[in-house]
Amino acid sequence: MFVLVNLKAYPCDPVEVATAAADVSDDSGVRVAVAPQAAQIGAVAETGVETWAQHVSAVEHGSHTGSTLAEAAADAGAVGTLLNHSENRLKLADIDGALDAADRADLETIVCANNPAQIGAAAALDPDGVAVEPPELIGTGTPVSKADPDIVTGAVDAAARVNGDVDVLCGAGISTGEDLVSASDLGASGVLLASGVAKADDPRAALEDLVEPLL
Ligand SMILES: O=C[C@H](O)COP(=O)(O)O
Repeated sequence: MFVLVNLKAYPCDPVEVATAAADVSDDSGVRVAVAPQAAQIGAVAETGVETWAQHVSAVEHGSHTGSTLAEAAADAGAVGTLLNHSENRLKLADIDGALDAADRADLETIVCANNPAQIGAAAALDPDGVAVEPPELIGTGTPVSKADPDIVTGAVDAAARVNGDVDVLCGAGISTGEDLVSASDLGASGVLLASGVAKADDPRAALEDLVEPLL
């Protein structure tokens, strides 16, 4: 299972979380990555943790003030990027362009989507992975794998019908090892989570709890 921790714009210490994630990944053998704010990619990457951007723009080098250039994210240490997160939705053409940008910069890609139909559309654009997240469950602590398991199995089926190579993650409300196991049982190959780690009093303990059933 792939555990991708999105720090969003939460007021956590990204280096502390990243250091804990690197240690937990090393100790457990579970793939754990952290997606900090763009300005913190370099500091997070220095911890040795697998580092992802939260977004890259559908632009090349040029006059694009305020954009997140894929090459700059990669130069700072990112090895992958989320796209089309529920909190940063993109037009279809911009998802496609951002995938091209990520490809140029050699970044792995995960395109987020709300439901199985959108997952099918996202998978057709040939990212490395897709992540299904019902927006109404994001940040609630109620795991999608329990509250809406059909969304996860539907996303796995929708992706497989369109593109057999794409990994399917699920997210929203995931915070425990039990949630991780449920997601795996539903066919997901990873989880995308945020508040369960970024807002935890002890992010290291939260990460240890997450991977514990996989040990
Ligand atoms: O990117 C992460 C997702 O939006 C899930 O957020 P959450 O774990 O706080 O529900």
